[in-house]
Amino acid sequence: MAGTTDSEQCRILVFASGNGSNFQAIIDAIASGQIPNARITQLIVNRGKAYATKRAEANNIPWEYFNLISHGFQSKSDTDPAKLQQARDNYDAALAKKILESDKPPHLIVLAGWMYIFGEHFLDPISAAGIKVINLHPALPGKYDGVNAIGRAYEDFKAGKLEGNKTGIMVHYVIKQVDRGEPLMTREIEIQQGEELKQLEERIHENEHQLIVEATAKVVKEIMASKAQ
Ligand SMILES: Nc1nc2c(c(=O)[nH]1)N[C@@H](CN(C=O)c1ccc(C(=O)N[C@@H](CCC(=O)O)C(=O)O)cc1)CN2
Ligand SMILES: NCC(=O)N[C@@H]1O[C@H](COP(=O)([O-])[O-])[C@@H](O)[C@H]1O
Repeated sequence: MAGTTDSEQCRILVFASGNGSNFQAIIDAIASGQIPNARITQLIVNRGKAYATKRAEANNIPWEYFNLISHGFQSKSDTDPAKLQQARDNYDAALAKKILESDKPPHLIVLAGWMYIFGEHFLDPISAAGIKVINLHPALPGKYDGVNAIGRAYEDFKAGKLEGNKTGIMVHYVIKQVDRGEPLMTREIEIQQGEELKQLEERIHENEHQLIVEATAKVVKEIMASKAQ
């Protein structure tokens, strides 16, 4: 952002696996000043065809493809649980090392549609370095952990089992237990009678684009305040 030197800026590393519309929301919010004193230093994807990479290129943000199988940590034929876990541990450790050995490590990692569960070999060294990790999830705390959260909430709504016909979204700090880290921001979203899943998904994504920006701005402000002390 104009007026701040590189050392005065919060360095953000974004992880994505798909379309990257939330990544784009952060790009746009930094450009507009809605997230001040910050810059995205890099995008990391684990799917080579992720459209998020096109968004990075269009905004001159470096990106890297780093995949569990393509980069040799796991073989497609592996089935032994111990080998699979070792592969994930090695991938996690290599990814953490890559980040920590960069000449300008991030202050903040944002998981914006990152579809891979991190283990302690990633989370522990990143935490030890004082780097915060936040994640966007399309459900309320303690509801619909994991993938396809919107679809599962919608199915419960159709079955009359969704309390108050309400689901929601959250940004939370990332811990080993998936989607169980401390919530940073949440927003309830009521499913309307007669609403189709696609309509709900569109409404949820619109709300996510706002929440991920508000939550990132909040954490950036906290990081910058602590740096100033
Ligand atoms: N340790 C943590 N890692 C991650 C968290 C977290 O809270 N703790 N959040 C996720 C994001 N996420 C939900 O918000 C999520 C993403 C992916 C999965 C999952 O089951 N992944 C599978 C692969 C699925 C696939 O490739 O389609 C896996 O990793 O084996 C669950 C939750 C990001 N990481
Ligand atoms: N469990 C994690 C999860 O489901 N994340 C979800 O992936 C989508 C990414 O969209 P995007 O690629 O357009 O930003 C978002 O809906 C996000 O909440």
